[in-house]
Amino acid sequence: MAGHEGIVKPLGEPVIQIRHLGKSYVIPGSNERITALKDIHLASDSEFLPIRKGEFVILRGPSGGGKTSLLNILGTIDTCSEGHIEILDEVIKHNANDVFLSDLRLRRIGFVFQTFNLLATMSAFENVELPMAIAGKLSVGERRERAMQLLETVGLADRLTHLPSELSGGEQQRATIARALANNPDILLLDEPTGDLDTVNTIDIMNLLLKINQENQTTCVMVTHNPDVECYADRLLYLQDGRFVRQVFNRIQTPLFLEDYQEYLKKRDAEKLVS
Ligand SMILES: Nc1ncnc2c1ncn2[C@@H]1O[C@H](COP(=O)(O)OP(=O)(O)OP(=O)(O)O)[C@@H](O)[C@H]1O
Repeated sequence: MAGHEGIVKPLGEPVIQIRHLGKSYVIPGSNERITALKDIHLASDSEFLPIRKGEFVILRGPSGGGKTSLLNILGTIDTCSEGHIEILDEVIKHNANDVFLSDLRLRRIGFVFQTFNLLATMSAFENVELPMAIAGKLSVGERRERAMQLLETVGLADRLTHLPSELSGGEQQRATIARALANNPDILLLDEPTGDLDTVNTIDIMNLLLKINQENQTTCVMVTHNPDVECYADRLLYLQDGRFVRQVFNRIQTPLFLEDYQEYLKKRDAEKLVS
């Protein structure tokens, strides 16, 4: 099995390790449990190696395989039933303290979901400024400057005062990414970030994520059903029936080019019609 050494890009120290993790859900009103994850082990003594600083990992696999369950546990918005995770040297078990977890989330982890989750009554600027106000580390002036910079980075400098309802889907997702970056997280967790977007916006968002990943060394873990964006990852991890079944390392992350991709999609659709 190939190790990280096949990847051309330099990666940092391990930032996510998972040890013998299991997750089951209790079905409300019954004694039954659904097992979503079984003995997930991502560590240096495993075929599935730890996720390292600056790595871009895409989680793939069939529906119901456990991708979102795993992402939610990594993001500490859900807890595991067995085993533990190690995020940035913090060991997190099922009984971790809520205050500790919310502080870890606020300071070190950014989330981007398929549905954009912006606060509807706040402008793009206010949405991006909010996590910094909650963290309380920056002065009002500093956080305003940072919010402006982030919105500029994601190409929304001319949309600062727009409410989410006044932004397109692609623009809302860009604002969500700016908000997720507000407190300069080490790790960005993304659940189907392009799931609601058309081809143009999918490429736009993926190129933006690639830039953030490569320029800031932000570790990205992304769930997607879209095989066409696998080329953006350093590593693909496949989950099926609650287990890792396969991993593939990409030597180089390769962005898609809109015109080539549209041409490819046209050909693919034409071939489907013929067959
Ligand atoms: N809150 C929950 N309560 C009960 N069962 C759940 C819950 N969340 C997920 N499950 C179950 O856990 C299993 C894994 O679900 P999960 O959403 O993690 O898979 P997934 O790979 O993300 O699927 P998809 O690709 O369809 O989003 C499924 O059988 C699902 O029905």
